Amino acid sequence: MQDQNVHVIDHPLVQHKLSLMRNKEASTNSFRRLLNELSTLMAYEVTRDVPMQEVEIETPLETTRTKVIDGKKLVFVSILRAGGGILDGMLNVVPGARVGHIGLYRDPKTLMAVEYYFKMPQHMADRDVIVVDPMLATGNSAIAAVERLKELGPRSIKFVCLLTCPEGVAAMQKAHPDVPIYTAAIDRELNEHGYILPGLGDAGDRIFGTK
Ligand SMILES: O=P(O)(O)OC[C@H]1O[C@H](OP(=O)(O)OP(=O)(O)O)[C@H](O)[C@@H]1O
Ligand SMILES: O=c1cc[nH]c(=O)[nH]1
Ligand SMILES: [Mg+2]
Repeated sequence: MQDQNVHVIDHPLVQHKLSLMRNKEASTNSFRRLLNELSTLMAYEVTRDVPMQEVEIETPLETTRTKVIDGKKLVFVSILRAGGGILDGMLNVVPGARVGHIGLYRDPKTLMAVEYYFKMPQHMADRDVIVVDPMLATGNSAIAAVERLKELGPRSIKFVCLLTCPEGVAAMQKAHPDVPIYTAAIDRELNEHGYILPGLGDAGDRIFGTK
């Protein structure tokens, strides 16, 4: 599946690290390190078209005009808990970005997203938002997060995950066709508990070592 609103980042470095993360024998330490590295690589693609501004600087030889990203206009929004793993990797390359958090967990019975926290920078109408969460499974969490963000009217919204599946992509595109999805892979399917197959298991538990 590849249409103009779904970007599968199939660079060999990304795919290699994702394969290592899928291995159930990967330690918490290596899972977290790989997610950090992978997210830094994904940031390269996701920020490809961010607005730039011209500034004047002095090189050791003369004054020149050159371009920089206005990091303050970019907001990374992390869906807790697991989004923190991608957030850290992205901040490695855009350290000036603003950061928002949405706390969501999936009700294990209904698989609906339950919100427990919401904190955004001010003046969201002037900002470009990149929402991050390693997993887009049923899509319920991502859809709920984007719905909440749209209430604040940001200039643009993108969604970045590590892994998704056809069901998650379809749900997200139906609810938010204007939000591009960036992912390292679209896996085969969801199981009856809403887990991605073959997947990598529970991302939050693997990042934080909670199981
Ligand atoms: O597309 P969905 O079906 O909504 O599933 C994806 C969500 O599930 C995971 O979070 P989880 O609810 O396990 O919370 P956690 O990050 O606190 O572990 C994951 O990080 C996503 O937020
Ligand atoms: O496979 C899945 C689905 C939802 N959340 C996860 O962490 N993993
Ligand atoms: Mg979890």
